[in-house]
This record gives sequence, C-alpha cells and structure tokens, in this order.
Amino acid sequence: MLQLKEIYKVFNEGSVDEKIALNQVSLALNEGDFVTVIGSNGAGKSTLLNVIAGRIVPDEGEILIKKKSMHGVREHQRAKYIGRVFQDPMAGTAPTLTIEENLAIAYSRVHKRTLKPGVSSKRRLFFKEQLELLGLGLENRLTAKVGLLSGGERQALSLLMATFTKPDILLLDEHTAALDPSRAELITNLTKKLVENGNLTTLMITHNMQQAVDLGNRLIMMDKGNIVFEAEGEEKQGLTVKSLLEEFSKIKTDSSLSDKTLLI
Ligand SMILES: Nc1ncnc2c1ncn2[C@@H]1O[C@H](COP(=O)(O)OP(=O)(O)OP(=O)(O)O)[C@@H](O)[C@H]1O
Repeated sequence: MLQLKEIYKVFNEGSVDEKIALNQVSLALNEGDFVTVIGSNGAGKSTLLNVIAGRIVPDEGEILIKKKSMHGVREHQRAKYIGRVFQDPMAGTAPTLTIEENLAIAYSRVHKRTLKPGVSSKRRLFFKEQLELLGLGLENRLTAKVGLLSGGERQALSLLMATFTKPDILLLDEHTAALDPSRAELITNLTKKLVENGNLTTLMITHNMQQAVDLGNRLIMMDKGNIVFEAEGEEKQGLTVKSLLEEFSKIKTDSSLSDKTLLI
C-alpha cells in the first residue's frame, strides 16, 4: 500500500544547523498495517509523516502509494489518498463552520463535488450514522459550530473526518498528546475502532509507550533519522514498555537522552 525507498532529507545543508532528519529510510506497509512510531525528540518522526503527506519534499528517495509514485504530487493532491490528524485539536477542523459543513468538506476531498449547495438529506443521514460511532452525541448537534466543541470532541471529529472516507493511508501525529488522560483514552479507543473497522493502513506517532505497545500490529523506533528497531506480529504483541525501554537503551549512545524523552 505504501512504500518508502531510501528517503533522505537534510535541513539547512552546509550550515552549522545542518540536520539530517531522514537518513535513507525505507519502509513498506501492507494494506491494513497499523504501525506505531516512537523515538526521541528530533528523531525524524514528523518529517517522515510530512514527506508521505507531501508537505516536505525529500532530497532523495521515492514514495509510492498503491504502487503509484508520489513524485511531483503536491500535498493537496495527495489528500485524496491520505487522512491526517495532528496533535492540536484545532488543526483539523474549521471552527466557524458547523459539524455537518466540516464533514461535507472532508467528504468532498475524496468524492466528486456536487453543484448543489448545502448538505443533502441523504448525506446528512450518512454523517449522522458516522457521528454515532463516536458515542459523543454529536449526531444530535449537526448544525453546531465546531468552535463550540471541547478539545476532545474536536479531536474525535478530526479523527472521523480523516477516516470516514476510507483513505489509503492514515497519518496520526501525536493526536492524543494535547488531551487530558480521560479524553486521550477515549480518542485512543476510537482510533482502534475506526482503524479496525476500516482496515486502514496507519502510521501513528506517539510518545506514549503504553499506547505504542497496545495499538497496532507493527512498531518502529526512530533515532537520528534512522529506523533503529522494528517489531511486528508475535514480536510486536509480546512487547512491553519495559522491553521497549531496554531496546532504546541498547541504541542510545547519546547520554543526554533519557527514557523520559520517549515517555510522556
Ligand atoms: N522545517 C525544518 N527546518 C529545519 N529543521 C527542521 C525542520 N523540520 C524538522 N527539522 C529538524 O529535523 C529533525 C527531525 O525533526 P522532526 O520534527 O521530524 O522530529 P520528531 O521525531 O518528530 O521530534 P519530536 O518528537 O520532538 O516532535 C530535528 O532535528 C528538527 O529540528
């Protein structure tokens, strides 16, 4: 479904601030793979998601989605293949528009736009059914402005908007990190449900090691622009927070890094 071939990205090349964010990273995801991505600050995790989304153009390497090269395909053109949720609950939705208007925009990114204004009753019913999956009662607030929703509700809506069109790739960039623990747990559970229901091919960055262990069928650990540890299948299922920290300490050569850089 997704192939990254020797992706290389350097920032500020030739200056004192030079940073190799991705150092010949290769990764292949099959349909339905759910990969949790962990690593210390500055390891290259967000850059990895940004090159897949087309927000950052790699210096070298190739990205293929469903065997189609993404070379020259810009971020807005990739939106029909990719759903994305950011850390900031404010980032994924338009606050001055209503819940159904936000859903309609997400829907039109993938499906043909209709010339009819507003939301048809058939489409409204579909939106209501989708909102019911969240279990937050938002299906009864279709015409409420999104700016009035709580952070957790907004993030749930962002997650729904990123997934209900069944994108080929779902990118989750620390999407529970800005929420209080109970809301974070709600969004974590919803993520599991929506990804499993849609069999979505997913990459999820998290600093929460328990979440990285609990979710997904694969895990990658990044450090200094490289994938330094990978687990899948039974090995992934057998991982614990303790064993991950042990893996991390094996690759950790920089004494300034502590386990806290991986943990919330
Ligand atoms: N636009 C940019 N300009 C210059 N340097 C950048 C830019 N984006 C990222 N970097 C640098 O590239 C490296 C990788 O950054 P990236 O944001 O991918 O790390 P990360 O693993 O997501 O970190 P964190 O967990 O702190 O969010 C870092 O050293 C960062 O400072």
